[in-house]
Amino acid sequence: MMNKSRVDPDPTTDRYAAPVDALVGSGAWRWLLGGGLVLTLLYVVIPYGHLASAIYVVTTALAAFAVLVAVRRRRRLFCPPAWLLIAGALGLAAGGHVVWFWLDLRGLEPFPSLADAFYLAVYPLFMAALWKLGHRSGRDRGDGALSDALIVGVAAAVPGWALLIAPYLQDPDLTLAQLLVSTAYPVADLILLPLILRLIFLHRARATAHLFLLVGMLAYLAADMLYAHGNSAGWYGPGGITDGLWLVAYVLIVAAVWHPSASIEPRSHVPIAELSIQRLVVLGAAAMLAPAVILMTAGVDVEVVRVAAIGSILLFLLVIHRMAGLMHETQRQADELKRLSRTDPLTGAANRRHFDDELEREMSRALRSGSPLSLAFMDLDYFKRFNDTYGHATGDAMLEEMVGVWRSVLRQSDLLARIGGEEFVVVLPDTGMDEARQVVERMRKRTPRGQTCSAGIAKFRPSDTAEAFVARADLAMYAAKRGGRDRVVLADEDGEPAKQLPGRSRYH
Ligand SMILES: Nc1nc2c(ncn2[C@@H]2O[C@H](COP(=O)(O)OP(=O)(O)OP(=O)(O)O)[C@@H](O)[C@H]2O)c(=O)[nH]1
Repeated sequence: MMNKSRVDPDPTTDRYAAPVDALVGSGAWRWLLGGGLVLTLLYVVIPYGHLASAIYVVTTALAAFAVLVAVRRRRRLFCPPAWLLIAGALGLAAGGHVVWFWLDLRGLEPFPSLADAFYLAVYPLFMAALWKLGHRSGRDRGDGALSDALIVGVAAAVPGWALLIAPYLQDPDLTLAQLLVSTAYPVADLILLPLILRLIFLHRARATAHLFLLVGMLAYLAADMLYAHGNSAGWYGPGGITDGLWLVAYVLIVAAVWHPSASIEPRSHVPIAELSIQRLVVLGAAAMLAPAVILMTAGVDVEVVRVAAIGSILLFLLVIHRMAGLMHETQRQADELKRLSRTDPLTGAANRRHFDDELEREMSRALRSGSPLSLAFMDLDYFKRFNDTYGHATGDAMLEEMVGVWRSVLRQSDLLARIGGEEFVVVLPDTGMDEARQVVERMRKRTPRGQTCSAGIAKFRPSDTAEAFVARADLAMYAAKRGGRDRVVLADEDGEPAKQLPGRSRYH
C-alpha cells in the first residue's frame, strides 16, 4: 500500500515550498522574463487578431498565476500581502482583456464596458500593494520620501491634467459615464505615480527584484498614458507598442517576485530627511513644472491655468512641509550628537568632559548662592580580580548594571560621571557632608554582584579650584583604600582626609 503522505502531501507544510525555492535559486526568473518577453514580441509582430488576442490574454493570466505561485510557495518573500494584491491586480487585468478582446473581435465597441470595470479595479490593488511595500514602522518611517514623492507627483499632475484629462473635459461628444471612465484612468495613474516614486525614493539600495518591480510599474504607467493620449488623439490601435508595453510591465513584475532578492526588504538605512543633491535637483525641476505650465498656457486655457495655480500652492505647502521635516531631523541629530559627546558609551553615565563642565557650573552656582556642594570620588575595589574571575564581558555588564542602580539612588540634579575605567565621581549640589555620606553609603550598599567600592567625599570651599576640589575627594578615596577599602572617607575641612567610615570588605 502506498504511503498516503507521499501521494497527498500536506500543502501547508514546506513540501511544496522546497521545490519552488530551488527554482528561485536556479534562476527561474530568467526563464520567466525571457519567455514573457518572447510572448510580448510575438504579440507585437503578428497581425492583430484572434491569435494575438489569445497571446495577450494568456500572457497576462500566466503572469497573475506566476505571481500567485510565488506568493503561496516561496518560503521567504518580503511582504507577501503586497504581492498577493499584485497577483489580484494582474488577474483583474487578464479578466479585463478577455472581455475587451471578446467585444473588439466582434466589432462591438461599447464604452464604457465591463472591461473598464475590470481595468479600473486593477488600480486600487496596485496602490495598496505599493503602499504596503513602502510601509515602515518606527521612528524612521520615511516621511521625507513620501513628501518628495508627493512633490514630484503633484508637479506631474499639472501637465498630466493639461495633456491627459483636459482633452476629455473639452470633448462635447462624451456622455457623463464616458467622461467619468475616461478621466478615471489618468487620475488613477496620477495617484499611482507618487506611490511608485515613494518606493524609488525610499529604497536606495536597489535589490534587483525591487528594480524590476519599479521599472514594471513605470512601464505600466507609460502604457496607460500613451493609451490615454492615443485614445483622445485618435492614434491608438490594439496590437501595437502600447499594448506591448503593458505586457512588458506584467513580465517584469513576474521576474521581480521570482527573483531571489524578493526575499529581502529592499531598503538601505536612509534617514527620514535624507536629501541628496540629485534629489534636490529632481525636486527643484518638479516644483518649476506647474509655474511653467501657467506661463505656457496663460491666456489660452483658463481651466488649465487654474489647475496649475492650485498645483503651485500645493507644491509650495509640500516644500515647506519638507523643509520643516529637514529642520526637525537636523535638530534631532544635533541633540543626539550632543548627548553622545557627553556620555560614556559603556555605562551611559556622564563622561569626563561633561563632568568638567558641570562641576565648573555647580561651583559657580554654589559660590553665588552660598549653598553647599559635595563631591564623591568612588573607585571599585579589586575590580581586576572581578574581571579575572568572571571575565571582562561580565565586568562590563556589572559596570553598566551598577550605573543604573546608582542612578536610581541619586536625585535628578546630581551628576554621576565615569572618569576612568572603574573610577566614578558624583557631583551633589545643595548637599552637605553628612547628607552626601548617606547618599554614597546607599550607593555602596546597592552596588551589584557583591562588588565593593571605596569612596572619598569632599565639600566645596569658596577658595577651591576645580582641580583642588577633585584632588581632595580623590585623596580621601585613597585614604579609604589605604584604610582597608570598602569604606567612605570624608576629606577634612582643613585639607587632609580625616574621618574613616569602615564598610563590608569581603576580600580581607
Ligand atoms: N570589565 C571592565 N573592566 C575595566 C574597565 N575599565 C577598567 N577595567 C578594569 O579595572 C581594573 C582596575 O584595576 P586596578 O587599577 O589594578 O584596581 P583594582 O583591581 O580595582 O584594585 P583597587 O582599585 O586597588 O582596589 C583593571 O583590571 C581594568 O582592566 C571596563 O570598562 N570594563
